[in-house]
Amino acid sequence: LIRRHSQPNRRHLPKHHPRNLRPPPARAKAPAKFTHYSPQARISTADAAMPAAHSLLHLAAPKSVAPTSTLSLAGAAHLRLLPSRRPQRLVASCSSAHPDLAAFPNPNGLLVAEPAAAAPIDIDVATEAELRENGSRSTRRTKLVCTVGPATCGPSELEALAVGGMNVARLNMCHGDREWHQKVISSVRMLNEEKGYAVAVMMDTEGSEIHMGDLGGAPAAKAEDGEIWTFSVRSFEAPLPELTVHVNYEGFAEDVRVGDDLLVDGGMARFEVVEKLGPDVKCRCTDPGLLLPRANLTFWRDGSVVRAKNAMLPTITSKDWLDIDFGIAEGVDFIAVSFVKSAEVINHLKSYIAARSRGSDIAVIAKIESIDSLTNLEEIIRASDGAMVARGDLGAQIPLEQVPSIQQKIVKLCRQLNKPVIVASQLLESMIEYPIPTRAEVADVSEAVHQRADALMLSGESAMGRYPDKALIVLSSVSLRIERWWREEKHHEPLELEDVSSSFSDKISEEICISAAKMGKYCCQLALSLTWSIISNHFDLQLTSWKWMPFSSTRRVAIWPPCFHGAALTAQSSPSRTRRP
Ligand SMILES: Nc1ncnc2c1ncn2[C@@H]1O[C@H](COP(=O)(O)OP(=O)(O)OP(=O)(O)O)[C@@H](O)[C@H]1O
Ligand SMILES: CC(=O)C(=O)O
Repeated sequence: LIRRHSQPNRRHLPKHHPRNLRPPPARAKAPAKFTHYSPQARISTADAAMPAAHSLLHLAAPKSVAPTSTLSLAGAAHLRLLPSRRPQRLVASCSSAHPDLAAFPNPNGLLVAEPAAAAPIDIDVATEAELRENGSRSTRRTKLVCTVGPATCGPSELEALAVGGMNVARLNMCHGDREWHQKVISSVRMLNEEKGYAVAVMMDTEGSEIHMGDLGGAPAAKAEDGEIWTFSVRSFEAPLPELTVHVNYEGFAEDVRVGDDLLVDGGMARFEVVEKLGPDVKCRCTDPGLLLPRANLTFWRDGSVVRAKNAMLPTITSKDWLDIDFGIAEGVDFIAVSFVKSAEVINHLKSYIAARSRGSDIAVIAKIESIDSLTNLEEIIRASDGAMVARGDLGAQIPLEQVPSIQQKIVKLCRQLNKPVIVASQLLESMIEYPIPTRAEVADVSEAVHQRADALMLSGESAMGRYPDKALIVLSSVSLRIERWWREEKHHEPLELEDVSSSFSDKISEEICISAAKMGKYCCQLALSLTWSIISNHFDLQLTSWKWMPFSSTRRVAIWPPCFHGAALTAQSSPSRTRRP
């Protein structure tokens, strides 16, 4: 079920609002367009005109409509808007069994509003014709995660991202202090509460990454070919001595050897270790490049990343535990754990969250970005609520040419294990500087969508880039296009559904769904809808990879869809509903 946003006048939109980035559409000719952000409206099941009361409702209504006012839909049909417990949400019941509704081809009961009632929207839209043709398939399934940083931390910038389709705001605890993060979380919550968005918050732990210090406040430093730099575990007062950087890992000088290659940010600059002097390591620059504050450091020997004492560093450091306490107190929706090595750490964190916050539904996302996480991939993903292919650090630990196949493997495994997966890092890296992406970047985004990743993530593009809104538009439009292309390709193929269930009880549900899907494809969609409504009433399912599943209206689902591909479903988890095989 859908919450509809009123579309403010262009004049009142924030400066970066996508509608301000392009000329206004020609209103006279434009077909009615609709959008949705979250499954919040509810229709009375008592009404015979609503064949699937749990289903998606595309409702073009002003957001600030008064309770109990009447909304005219599709000519003469009416929806009466009822007061809801959550004031920003629309709760509607159909007041008349209008033939338009009964005759509407989509069994999910999609409604369309008169063109006049719907202001044109450029993002996340479906035309009336598309809705009639495709139903809920007109909407983007691939979710979008944006890292919030200095370029996007203000309320108006965050709103511009929400308008552009951001489903999850990511806070990287490597950067900024807790006060800064707290302000961002408050702004996101405010957007949700006051303006009706459904943006989730993901906190990303720093982990025990080896990285450089802050460069004494300088925004960057340039390393030139042949220069000798000192990498030291000593702390320095700002300004730093010339050609010197601080390294956060105490054991650094012990772990490296003369002759090792030292890579900054996976190769943005490269050094060769030439001498060790106590806590200082002297390195010659062999590939010149820009050093950014807190850039990641890896050292390589004989073609492999060195795993010495650094391999024993804890996944969750003492600082991370404090950040996690902060995240629990702030009620973040996801905690992404960096440099996960095994399933134990995920289980430990889940128990910790459960003990700290009874009934909490904070989801734990495992970031796959190290050799250890690849070694124990399946057990880690099974233990987690989702995974992130963190290609930035992953590409610094394994040869770059292996990253695409590893990404494909992780996405496939997540789909098999029925866990949502985010593909992250450098999707549109050039858009940090330029207003359009490279063709290769568009191809990369397309590939991730084609693999059916549940979500795509912007990092520097949204955190500190010059064009965060445009980058989001690119992700959104490429996702929509590739999803449609894929559907068209699939349309004529026989229906082949991969097994996604991991337990006997899920297998039974899956078989029912597969039968329903086949009926839905070859016979009639109504069967699918009805079958699904029966299933959803009897099983506690969470099938993320299945495109046709409608949203349900539990809180968990209100939060979960931000990270799920398509319409994820979690059946009501009320105590009265027991899980049955
Ligand atoms: N909260 C923040 N405050 C300041 N700068 C930030 C913040 N978040 C992100 N950035 C900037 O955006 C860049 C990209 O963000 P991102 O979260 O990808 O960081 P990262 O340092 O690459 O870490 P990770 O490997 O965990 O992704 C960072 O290098 C940093 O310059
Ligand atoms: C996102 C992240 O942490 C990475 O790509 O390394």
